[in-house]
Amino acid sequence: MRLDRYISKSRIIDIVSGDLEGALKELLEVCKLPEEVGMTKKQLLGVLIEREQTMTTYLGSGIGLPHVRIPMKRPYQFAIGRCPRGLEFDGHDEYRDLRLVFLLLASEKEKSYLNVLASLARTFQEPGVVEKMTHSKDIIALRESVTATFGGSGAKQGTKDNKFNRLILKEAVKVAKGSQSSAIMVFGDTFIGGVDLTESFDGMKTILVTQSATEASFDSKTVTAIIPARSFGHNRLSQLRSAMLIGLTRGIIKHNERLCCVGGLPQSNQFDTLVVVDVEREFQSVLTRQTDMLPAAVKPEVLERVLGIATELSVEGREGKPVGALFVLGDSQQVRPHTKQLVLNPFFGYEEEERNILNPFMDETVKEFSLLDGAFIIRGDGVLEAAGTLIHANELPQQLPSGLGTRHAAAASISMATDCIALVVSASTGQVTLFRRGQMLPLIERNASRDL
Ligand SMILES: Nc1ncnc2c1ncn2[C@@H]1O[C@H](COP(=O)(O)OP(=O)(O)OP(=O)(O)O)[C@@H](O)[C@H]1O
Repeated sequence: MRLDRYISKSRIIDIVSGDLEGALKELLEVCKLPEEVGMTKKQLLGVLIEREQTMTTYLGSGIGLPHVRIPMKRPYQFAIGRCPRGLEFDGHDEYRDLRLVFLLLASEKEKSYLNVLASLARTFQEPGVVEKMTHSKDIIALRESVTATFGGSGAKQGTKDNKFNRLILKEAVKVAKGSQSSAIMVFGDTFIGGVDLTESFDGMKTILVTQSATEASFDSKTVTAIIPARSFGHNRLSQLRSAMLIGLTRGIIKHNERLCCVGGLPQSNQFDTLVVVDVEREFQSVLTRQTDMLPAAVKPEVLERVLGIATELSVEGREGKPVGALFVLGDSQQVRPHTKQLVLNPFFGYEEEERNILNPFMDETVKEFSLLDGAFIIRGDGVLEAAGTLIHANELPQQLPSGLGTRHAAAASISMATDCIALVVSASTGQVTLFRRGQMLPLIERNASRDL
């Protein structure tokens, strides 16, 4: 989602105040509150502060994202402030790490609200983006930097244009044509700062796989589609299966396609791997019909988000220790009869929008609750129904590999009993495994992710 259309340079300021309340006041001063809002700026400030007291909008990496929905005709309005010395707020330490505050006023009718928050959070995760904005030498440079970041022209393209990389890309076209592949899939995280795909592959469908994709940052003339998937460890093409899964559920690739994949070691600046894969053969066990991959009630972006969090849990663990988790994603009406709370449900009583997994503020919460025994139950639209839940479904597939314990068995059985996807992060191996209709599909291979 392009956000630059909602960002006006006149609403990008250097904050003078040393505390959050003062900073928000300065940001509201540059905003235009249309009549239909029915509130004064002072009242809106009160709402923002009250909300901050119940739930922080500190996103990490020096970014604050206070946001509020109001009755407003235009969909969004941003005001952005830089605060190089951090801010004070009720003695909380994290606000002292703030460097940029993105105030988002959103129309209460706007349906893409969670997508906007998610898109912002994704942009901030790109290496160097926050530093570039915070270190701009003056307000003019800051304004340029912010608008370039969200408008696309600020994206760095770091492909090393050496002879070997050029040769591999050239050969990829020959291999793709010779093998009758329908698309070339390029793994962009091979390069620090992203891959330069300004030249097309002789008219072939080109799919870019990267963990730091913002929709603004790639040339739609040469790149047919972008698949956001987390890379990890030191493995070549580690994102392959996750990327194929996301591609399938988003309709970017089809089950009968053959893909020519080009990649290398993450961040090595060197392509060194060329493989041809048949989607169907790779996903044989779980893919009976393409439309069947995703349960009817599940939105592709929700699966993508759960997959992202599962991968991060597998790679990073929690507090330096490996953790496991089980996510059950699908028709919660069907799932509920097979569940029982092991502890009081920590999501009970929160607004659905607050506890939607697409909301970037949920990432940390979900990772923290992964320490609880039991499963996460997630509705197809992303709403977290429960955590700390015991799954009890009786059906069990016949051949579950030996060595897999009760968490995997629970995932297999609930995926047989209901129309859902169950994703397991194994605490013992770090493997991330998807279960669908009792069939298992390892997405991150055993031990590939663990650096803990
Ligand atoms: N039926 C279940 N429903 C929900 N969670 C479960 C269920 N069974 C086990 N778990 C969770 O899985 C955890 C690990 O159990 P166990 O070691 O038997 O599973 P596992 O499949 O070997 O997983 P891992 O590879 O993570 O060790 C338990 O502590 C519990 O939190």
